Amino acid sequence: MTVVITPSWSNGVQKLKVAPQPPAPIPRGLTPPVLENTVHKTRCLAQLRSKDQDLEKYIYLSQLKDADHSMFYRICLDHMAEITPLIYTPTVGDACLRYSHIYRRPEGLFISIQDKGKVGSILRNWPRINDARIAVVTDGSRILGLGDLGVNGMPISIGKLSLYVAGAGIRPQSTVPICIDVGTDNQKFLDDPLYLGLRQRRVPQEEMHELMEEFLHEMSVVFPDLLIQFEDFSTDKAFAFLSAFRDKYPLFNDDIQGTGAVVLSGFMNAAKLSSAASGRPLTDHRILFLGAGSAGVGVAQQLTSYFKLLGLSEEEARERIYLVDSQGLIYDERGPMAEHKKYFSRKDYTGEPMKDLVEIVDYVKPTAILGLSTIKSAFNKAVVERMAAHNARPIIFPLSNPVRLSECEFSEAVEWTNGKVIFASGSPFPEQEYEGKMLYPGQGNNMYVFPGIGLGSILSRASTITDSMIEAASLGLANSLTPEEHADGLIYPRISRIRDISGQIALSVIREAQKQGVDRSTDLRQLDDDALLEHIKARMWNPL
Ligand SMILES: O=C([O-])CC(=O)C(=O)O
Ligand SMILES: [Mg+2]
Repeated sequence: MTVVITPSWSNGVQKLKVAPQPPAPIPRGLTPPVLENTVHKTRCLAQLRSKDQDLEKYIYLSQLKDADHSMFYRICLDHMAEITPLIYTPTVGDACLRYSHIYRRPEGLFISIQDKGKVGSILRNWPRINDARIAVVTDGSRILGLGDLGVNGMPISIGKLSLYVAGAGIRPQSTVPICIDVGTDNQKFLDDPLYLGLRQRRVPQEEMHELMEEFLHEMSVVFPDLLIQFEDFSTDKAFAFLSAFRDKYPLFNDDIQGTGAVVLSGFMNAAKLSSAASGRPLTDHRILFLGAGSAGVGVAQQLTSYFKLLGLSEEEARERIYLVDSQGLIYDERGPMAEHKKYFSRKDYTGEPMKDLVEIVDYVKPTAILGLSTIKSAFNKAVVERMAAHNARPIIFPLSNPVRLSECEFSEAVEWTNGKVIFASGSPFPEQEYEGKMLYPGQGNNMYVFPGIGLGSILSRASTITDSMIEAASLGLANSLTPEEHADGLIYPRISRIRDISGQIALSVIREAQKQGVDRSTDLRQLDDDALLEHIKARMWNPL
């Protein structure tokens, strides 16, 4: 039997009910005589599929999660490939854009700049303090590729946490979605009478930093067992907050480290396929990045590990990476540049600024081109054809989200490379048939790793999240492909196996935490790998 009725409004007054609640027994007569779980699942799926618009499906699923979270997660787990794009990227992008219009009930914590000085008392209002293990925190300043969405960024925290539950078996009641409201510079929202956030421009970074210091300190007091995932902070804040706080609290930045780890993993598998076709040594790959924001530079940093793991020095690894921003190829002589771009700035190019991407591709002759630019169609026919001209199997990763900001579509990349492309995108694309063969796009989205990183960090009670733990997650993912997935030419495992994958990643993360001595659950050190994996799986929450 399933519990379906949990009204969140009573007597015209909104009852503060933050989903999920433990199901209350329903007195006889208040549900239909026959409400059997498997049949009800069919009913829910039919209701979902009857809706034309993805945003309507999002709203339906959000209501289902509130009314019957077990059924919601059952459907997620059994139909991962269908449901993920609805509760997460790309539909969650639309949900954020429309959040102030589709809002129905509170689902997380809102901390605003007006709470400065009393953040602890706000946190203590959370109804499940002792259960809290993982918080996803955004300030809405760079939601996906959609820019500053202010408090409308909340659905991104909610969506990521739904994947923690579905993908890694974190208990629903352990998750805490958080949105920090320090204003928004989005004029459209400031003018929108329905906008749910503070109606003011963003406060200066210094003031926000003070709020973050207080917030993180109070979080560690109120929720001593909590891991924090920073999400979709604008580039400057993403780097600044990560480096300011990562040694003090258990936290990581999903866009810098999570995306970096996933792309490193996909790149390792892609480079093998590409080198097998070209005969080029694995150490000879050259990677061109379009986009030098937090995600672009984060991924570039992570990809230096690819070369270092093959035995190259840091300098040799760095030389194999080229960054392009809105002004073209990044090189020292171009003039002043943001701090986070300097490490990859080229010293070996001294000519005129090089802006045209086709020209840059012909100059660099990259084996791989990665897009984190949010410039739709930046990898146009000319660019992709030049990649195909330089490579037997070009690696093309348009990683910007959501779909409509993608640098190129899978069908285009297949056509323009005559089916030779090795492809991964941030948002999902359908598979393509080419000359009688089915070709599968990879999805280089951090959703593959953050659930496992979180699970491993929570179970080992890691005091800090080290770079090597993130790298271990990446290697764990790269090595998780089955022989059948290899045979299909995949570079990422199928998302339907997310629980297995998260288990493997958690194992790698825990082992690395132990090596680094940052684990506080030291009893796990005694378990061999089989026993540890069993322990991890046994701790995963399952819907009915
Ligand atoms: O949310 C996603 O799909 C991936 C991500 O972190 C981003 O694009 O910021
Ligand atoms: Mg993100």
